Amino acid sequence: MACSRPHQFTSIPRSLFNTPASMLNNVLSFVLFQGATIKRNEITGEIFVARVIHGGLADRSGLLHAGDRIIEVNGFPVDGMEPEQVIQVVQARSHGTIMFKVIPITERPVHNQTMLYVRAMTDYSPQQDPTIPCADAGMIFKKGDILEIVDQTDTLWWQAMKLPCSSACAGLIPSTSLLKRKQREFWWSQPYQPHVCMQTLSTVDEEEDMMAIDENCVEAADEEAFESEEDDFSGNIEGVYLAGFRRSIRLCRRRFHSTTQPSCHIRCPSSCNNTLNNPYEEVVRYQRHPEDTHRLITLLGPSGVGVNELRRRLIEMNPNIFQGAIPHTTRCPRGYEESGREYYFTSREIFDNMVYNNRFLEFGEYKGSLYGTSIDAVKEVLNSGKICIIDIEPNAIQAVRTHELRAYIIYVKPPPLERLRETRQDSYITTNYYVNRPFKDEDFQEMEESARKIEAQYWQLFDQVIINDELQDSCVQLLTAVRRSQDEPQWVPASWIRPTADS
Ligand SMILES: Nc1ncnc2c1ncn2[C@@H]1O[C@H](COP(=O)(O)OP(=O)(O)OP(=O)(O)O)[C@@H](O)[C@H]1O
Repeated sequence: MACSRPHQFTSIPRSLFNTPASMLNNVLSFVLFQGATIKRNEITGEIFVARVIHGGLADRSGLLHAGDRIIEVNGFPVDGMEPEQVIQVVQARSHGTIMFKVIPITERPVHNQTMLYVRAMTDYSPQQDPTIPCADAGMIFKKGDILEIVDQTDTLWWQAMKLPCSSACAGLIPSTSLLKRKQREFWWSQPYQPHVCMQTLSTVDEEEDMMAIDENCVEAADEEAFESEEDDFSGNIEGVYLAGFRRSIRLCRRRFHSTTQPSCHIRCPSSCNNTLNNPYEEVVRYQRHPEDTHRLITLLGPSGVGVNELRRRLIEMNPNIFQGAIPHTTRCPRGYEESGREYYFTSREIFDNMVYNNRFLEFGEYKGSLYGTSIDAVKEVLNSGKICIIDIEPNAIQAVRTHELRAYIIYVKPPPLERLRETRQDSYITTNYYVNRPFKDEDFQEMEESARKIEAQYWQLFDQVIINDELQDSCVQLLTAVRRSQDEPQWVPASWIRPTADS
């Protein structure tokens, strides 16, 4: 390759510029050479290298740089040509070398190459984005993917690699500001509909409907069973009381008010909390130090999928290692109950005060009493050296994703319908009006629908997904995931490691 700057005659092997035929139909003013895009100055007609793709052939050759002006290709002057015509000149030579005459840019942009890793909070497909300079240079990604941003020189189009790395070559992705703009434009172009946040969980009104159906089905719902409501599951294993499985706390959570929820009821997209609203979340690799408290294990899933069953089995496996958090309630203690064992029994005033001070991860009301899981109850377990396992409603995810609790989120997903029918033949569901009744097909369909909504909104925040098909397999997967969360490096929000004012 010849190289004599400032008027440089560069030759690069033919294979470097093997442009896909589809590019020739590209009407955009940017066209992809192998590993570089070019653009035309619409006033002067000059052709420039728009960007060199990180890790691509042009980048590795070290001969082309963003801003270089291309004078000739294979001896043909290219000034005034459309980028597509330049590509045709390149392609006209089917073998051998391709010669470029280039005027290098005088001041190359300085690459402040800082390592930046982000979690994609949205899906992106370059093929469906008419504004991308070159769709073939774009990179498709899905919610939850971890991306390494390798070039932020351009304020609109960054270059990134998807981890784990399968290609040496980066792809174009929209920058944060561009993607936010696209999301806003897309949102405003949609006909009015309640914001997705509002669609994720059944609202109290929907709950009332569900209850109405239940009432019709079972006129004589066993009220007595509900009066003795607390004995759904509780027990004493190796001297440790398994708290947090009482029916009332589980039922009240269906009518639950998350500490993070209220803003989601407004139509404006900016009303969603920060993480869900940002297209990318900066992340860092985090490995828990053996002397640090354990990460909080948080299970969630559609009602009836088996979250409590899995949680209970894990704690039963080794109650000296795993423990749930003891909930708070304003209900009066029964004769046999002790504060700090089944519940922390508190006055309404204290409970309200805790709500006011954001001390609850989630709370709700059931039969006139308040129930909630407090941050302090979780910390008490963690500070004792145990691994705290709780289950939450999806819209409490943000409340546990803090630098204080460093929650590892496990989503329990229902298997396909036919597997639900097979595996749940001898299982029982507890609804607002039933204690342990056999599953019906409607329950499975509702579970699937609820799973779809949860996944649509929160998938990107899940550290692990367990499909609860065969119970034994799920237990093993859960145990493995819990071990991994504590002992292996994980991607976590950068704000946990470099806390900011609002983290
Ligand atoms: N993999 C499975 N195979 C068969 N039965 C299961 C499986 N997982 C859970 N179950 C059973 O399904 C029923 C509902 O499970 P569980 O009470 O854990 O649901 P949940 O997700 O906690 O629901 P909710 O939040 O409404 O209480 C229980 O009878 C449980 O034993």
